[in-house]
Amino acid sequence: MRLMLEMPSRMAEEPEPIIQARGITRTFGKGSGAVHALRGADLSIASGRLVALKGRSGSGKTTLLNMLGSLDRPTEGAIYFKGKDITSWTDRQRNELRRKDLGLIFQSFALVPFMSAYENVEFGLRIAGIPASERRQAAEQALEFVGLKARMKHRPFEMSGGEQQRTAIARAIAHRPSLLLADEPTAELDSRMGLQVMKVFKDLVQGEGMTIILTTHDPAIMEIVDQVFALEDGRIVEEE
Ligand SMILES: Nc1ncnc2c1ncn2[C@@H]1O[C@H](COP(=O)(O)OP(=O)(O)OP(=O)(O)O)[C@@H](O)[C@H]1O
Repeated sequence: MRLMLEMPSRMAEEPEPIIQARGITRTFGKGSGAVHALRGADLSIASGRLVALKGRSGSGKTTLLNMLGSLDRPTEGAIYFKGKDITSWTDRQRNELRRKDLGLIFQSFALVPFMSAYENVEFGLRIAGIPASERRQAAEQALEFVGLKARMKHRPFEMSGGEQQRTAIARAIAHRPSLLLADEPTAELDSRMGLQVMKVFKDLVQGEGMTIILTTHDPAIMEIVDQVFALEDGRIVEEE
């Protein structure tokens, strides 16, 4: 399956950043109760990479991922998606960006329990505004890509954790986003299933040119990815 047929092949050795964060702060609450979740985070991620954000619990990983996914706005600073400052965009423009260009995956899969794998993916496409005539093929291709075509009639409780997470990945990629964001996508999986999920991510990056940013605590996953950013107290402190 070719998910990104329309994307130009990467020619330059140093690909353009798909997303950049500049001086991001995010403060929750006010006064003495204020929590400074991000305190000036800077980040630049090249297109076509598999990237991990690591850091202790509370270091700001999820908060930063939410900013990159335009689910939340920074208190200060700017996020650039393909060179455009999306922080200044209206909610409508940001919704459009999420529907078209971004895919989101959460730790807990967030599948609809009474829907089959196919229906979950198809439902995601409906929400993304994909016309009915295109949904079946797109949903089946995405499920095939994650190795679940044979199980697409199964509902979440009839699948393993790894299969459920791969269904969530299929849902997140079926509309062909250029950037996939995943918050601790392997945290609830055993190591074998976690590796299956990472293999799907590698295939998406290498075969389809997608960019993937995930958060993780798992050293085994940091070994697999192309680049690791470490967060400490709301700032990026190192890059490997
Ligand atoms: N909506 C919120 N309101 C108040 N404080 C928040 C909110 N969201 C996050 N925080 C706080 O901001 C800080 C950073 O949280 P965040 O969830 O980004 O950390 P994390 O690195 O993802 O942690 P974990 O690894 O445990 O998921 C924490 O102190 C958290 O309690």
